[in-house]
Formats: sequence, structure tokens, C-alpha cells
Amino acid sequence: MDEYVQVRQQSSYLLFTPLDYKIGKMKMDIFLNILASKPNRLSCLPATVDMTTSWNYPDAALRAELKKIADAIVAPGKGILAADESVPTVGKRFADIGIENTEDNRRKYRQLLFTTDPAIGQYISGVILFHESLYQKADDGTPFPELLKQRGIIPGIKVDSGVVPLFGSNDESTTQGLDDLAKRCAQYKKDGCHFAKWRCVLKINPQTPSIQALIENANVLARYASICQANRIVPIVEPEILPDGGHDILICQKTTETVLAYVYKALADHNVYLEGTLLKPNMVTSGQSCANKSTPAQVAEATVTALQRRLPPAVPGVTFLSGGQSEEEATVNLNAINQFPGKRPWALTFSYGRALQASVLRAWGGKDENIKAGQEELMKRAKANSEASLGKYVAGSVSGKAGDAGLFIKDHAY
Ligand SMILES: O=P(O)(O)OC[C@H]1O[C@](O)(COP(=O)(O)O)[C@@H](O)[C@@H]1O
Repeated sequence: MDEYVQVRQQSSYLLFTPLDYKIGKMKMDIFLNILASKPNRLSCLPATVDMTTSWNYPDAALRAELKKIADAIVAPGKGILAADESVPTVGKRFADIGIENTEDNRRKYRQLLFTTDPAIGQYISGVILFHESLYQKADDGTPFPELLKQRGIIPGIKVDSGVVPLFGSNDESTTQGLDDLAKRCAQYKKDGCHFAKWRCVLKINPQTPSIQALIENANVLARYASICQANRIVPIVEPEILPDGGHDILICQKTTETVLAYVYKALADHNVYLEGTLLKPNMVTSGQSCANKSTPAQVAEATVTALQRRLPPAVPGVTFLSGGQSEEEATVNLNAINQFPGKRPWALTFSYGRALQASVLRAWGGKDENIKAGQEELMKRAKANSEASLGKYVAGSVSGKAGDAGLFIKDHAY
């Protein structure tokens, strides 16, 4: 070894500056200074530094904590209630039942959800909260996260701050909210949230998703996931491909495979610890306006095949979004996915918003005397989806106020 160290140009992991990386070698004294500033990398001093291994796993305690949370969320027969609708989205839900979108009405509605009989904890392992509701209280003064804990439910939090257009793209988007994310995550952890959610949106049409959208959304999800893990929060990674369009199921499958390939490459590039993450994808279906509507068996085959090809088995679970499917459709499709006879090395469960709440909202209708009826609808649907996550749901065995009603909203960009 002379006074220069050879740096293999195999990777862009950042032990060295981009300039050093391009040169491919650096002066020994500079190299030693860099290593001295990173003592955890001093354990061996090879003549040739392999940048593909010059990065770190989280420490053992953090790995154990993240894995424990993720595993608990996808414990057998359990899934997530996504109650993290932003204020404008709640407004749309309330408009359907003629309720004004005020802070107190949102509080009353979420109180209804979170004061459901404690037996709900058999089916629901986690609830995704919106910032506002994390700090709201029930009429008797109990904070909402406390109500969840009393039911054995883990509080989670939506941490993205919404979808914004990608300049120069064909009406595509990215999701913002990274700037103060570390600070917010640290506070949310102190306030009792152990997992988070960030939603990116991709669209299928002949020109999209573009490379711009694929790279940007994968990277922002990876950066989000890494910041969450640094703050002891399990990131749920949600790259939602919207169901809008006349495409058939094969196009959706290929798009899903492509999107997941970008996402998992970015997660690897950002050293995200996969055992401490969850994926929240769309199911693979034909487009909403496709004449040839996919059957549950086709959805199951296409969805599991896409996951088999792109989702590492280190990820403990997949918590599907409902994406505008009716309540019954979302349950039947999840059940078919769990009956699919191929390899399924992850838990496959639900993280539904609309498909767990449509009947609740209709039964409640904003009236105090209907709170119990709303809670019964939630319990029925949660139980049905719990059964589906085990492949044990009998189609049509649970009927609700919204049952087969489509919940699709065109261009569901919120
Ligand atoms: O855009 P918003 O208001 O943040 O809401 C997005 C919604 O989409 C979800 O990610 C999935 O919801 P659906 O199951 O209704 O498709 C929810 O978690 C969330 O409430």
C-alpha cells in the first residue's frame, strides 16, 4: 500500500465526498482523518476500502424495538384502522352525510371510533391518527391515544403534509413534509406514536408513471423511512397507484412491480432496516373504468405475484389500502389474497380508511343517538377484515350500511 488508498467505485454510499468517489483514490492522511471521525468504521483498515460495506445497521436495541412494533401491528388476525384523513378529506366524508366539517365534529367522530367496545382490539392493532386528533380528548377528558392504548391498539401518525405537483410532469405528484420531519417524529414518539405513515401517489396512463415520478417518490419515501427509524418510529411506506383509468389488471401489475422495484432500491440506498418497516400498497386490480373487471382470484394472483417479485421477505407485513373499493370488495379481495396458494412470506392485512368507515359514517349520520350503531358497524367490518387477513372470510357473511357501495373518488389526490 503506498500513500494512496484505492477506493472501489462500486457504490455511492457516502463515506467519501462525491469528488473523492470520482477520483477513486485519496491521500492516506485524508483517508485516516475521515476514518478517525467515524470511529465505528475503524475496526478494520483494509488497503482497499469497499464502499458497499461502509454503512451501518441501526444498533441492536433500535432494531429490536422497530421489529417488535412492526410485528405487533401485523400480528395474526390484526390490521390497521386508517383514521388519518386530513381536514379537507374529512370534509368530503362529512359532506356525504350532511355534517359540517368543524374541529368539534371531527373530534366527536373520532371519539365514536376510539370508544368502540374494547373487543375491537382483537381485530385492530394500530390506528393512524391525524395530527389534530393525536391531541384531542374524549368528552370525559381522556386523550385519544390513551383510549387506543386501553384497547391494546398502537397509536400511529400520518406525517406527510400532502401531495404537490411535480413541475414539468404529466400531472404527476410528489409528497412533501421532510423539512421538519425529524423534529416532529421525536415529539410524536414522546407523545405515544410508535409508527407513522407517508403516502405517495402514482398514476397509470400511457405516459405515467414517469421516471421522474418513480425516482422522486421512491426517494422521498426512503428519506421519510430513514428519519422515522432514527426516531424509533416504524415507517409505513405507502406508494399508492391510483385505480383511475381504463387499464387492465396486467398493466396495474407491471406498474406495481416497477414502482416497488424503485421503492425497495431507494430504501436500500438509504440503509432502511426493512424488518422495522411495513408496506402499504394498492392491491393489483383493473382500472376503475376498465370494462373487464378483475375477479378476486385474479386480484389475488396479480397482487401476490407482484409482491413475490419485488418485496423482500425481511419486511414483516403488507397493510393494503382500500383505494375506493367497496367495503365488501376490499374484504373479499383481501381474503382471496390470503387464500392464494403461492409463497407469501409476509403478513398480508389491511390498513383501510374508506373500507372500514363508510358504513360507520352512514349509521352515525352525525347524531348522538346513533353512536352505538356506528360503533357496531366498525366492529362488524373490523372482524370481517380480521377474518380476511387469515383467509377465513365467507363472502357476503357481513352486511353493512355501505356494504357494496363503491367508494371510488375520481382522481383521488386529496
Ligand atoms: O389524503 P389524506 O387526506 O391524507 O388521506 C389519505 C387516505 O388514504 C389512505 O392512505 C388510504 O385510505 P383508503 O383505504 O380509503 O384508500 C388513508 O390512510 C388516508 O386517510
